[in-house]
This record gives sequence, C-alpha cells and structure tokens, in this order.
Amino acid sequence: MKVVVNLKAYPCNPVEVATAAREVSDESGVAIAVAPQAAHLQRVADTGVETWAQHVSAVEHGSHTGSTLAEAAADAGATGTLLNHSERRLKLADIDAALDAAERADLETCVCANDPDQIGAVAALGPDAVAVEPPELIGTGTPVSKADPDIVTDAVAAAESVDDSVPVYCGAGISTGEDLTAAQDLGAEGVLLASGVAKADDPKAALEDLVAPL
Ligand SMILES: O=C(CO)COP(=O)(O)O
Repeated sequence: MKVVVNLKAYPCNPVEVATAAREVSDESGVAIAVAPQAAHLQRVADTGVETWAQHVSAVEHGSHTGSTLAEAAADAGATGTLLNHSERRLKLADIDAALDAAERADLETCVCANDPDQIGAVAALGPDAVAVEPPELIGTGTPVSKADPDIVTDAVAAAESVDDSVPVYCGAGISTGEDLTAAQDLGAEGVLLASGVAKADDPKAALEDLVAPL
C-alpha cells in the first residue's frame, strides 16, 4: 500500500510531518509520500521523504504568472504530483495537459476523481495512479472504506475496465490502520489522507497507527 499525506493548506509544520513520515516509512517499509504547499516542496524534500506536489499547472515554460510549473516542482525535489484534487478541480483537457507537463518533468502522477465514472474517464488518460475521493466525506473523519465501500470497489472495476495497469487509491476520512486495511481489502492499492495526520497533535503517532497493520 502506498500512503500519500496531503497537507493541503493546513497550519501544520510541514518539516515536522515530513520528518515523521520519512522515519515511519523507513521503520515500516511502507511507501509514504508527503504533498505540501508548493512553497514548502524544497524544505520537505530536504528531509528525505518522498515529496509530491498537490497540483501542477497545464503549462510549459513561458508567460504563465502564478502557475505551478511541473519543472519547478521537480527542481524543488518533488517526484510526484496529485492532479484534479476535489479542492483543485480541472477540466478533462487540462488534466490531460497537466499529465503531459508532469511527464516532461518526470513526475509520478495520481489523478483524483469524485466517483467511479470519473475514475474511468481519468484512467483513460494514462496516469500512474488514480484516486477516488467522495467530496462529502473529505475532512469528516468518516472513512470512505467503511462509509461507502461500494465507491471503492466500483472505482477499482471502472479503472480495470479501461486500463488494468492503473492502480486505484482511495481517500476521505482515512485516519487509522483499520481504515487503511479496509481500503486494501476493497482493492485499493494506496490511500490519500490529510486531516488525520496534518491536524494530529502527534503526526508521527498518527502515521505509526496508520501503517501498523501492514
Ligand atoms: O482530500 C483528502 C486527501 O487528498 C482527504 O482528506 P481527509 O483525510 O482530511 O478526509
């Protein structure tokens, strides 16, 4: 199982979370990536943790003020990026162009989607992974793997029917090892989570609890 910790714009200490994630990943052997704010990519990457951008823009070098250039994210130490997060939605054509940008910069990609139908659509664009995250469960602490298990199994089936080499992750409300193994049992090969770690008093303990059953 892959774990991607999305720090969103939460007021946490990105270096503290990144250091905890690197330590827990080293100790457990579980792949854990941290996706901080773009301005924190370098500091997070310097901890040695696998570092992802939360988004990259569908642009090339040029006159694109305010963009997050894939090459700049990679220069700062990112090796992957989320795309089309529920809080950073893109049109299909822009997802496609952002995937091209990520590929140019050699970034691994995980394209998010709200439901299984959208998973099928984005799996067709050839990302490295897709992630189903029902928006109504994001940030609630109610895990998708328990509250809405069908959405995970249907997403796995939808991706498989398009391209069976694309792994499906899931996210929303995941915070414990039990949530993570429930996701795994439904066919997910990874999880995305945010508040369970970014808002935890002790992010390291939260991550240890998450990977304990693996
Ligand atoms: O949006 C998410 C991860 O990208 C999920 O957020 P929560 O873990 O806070 O529900």
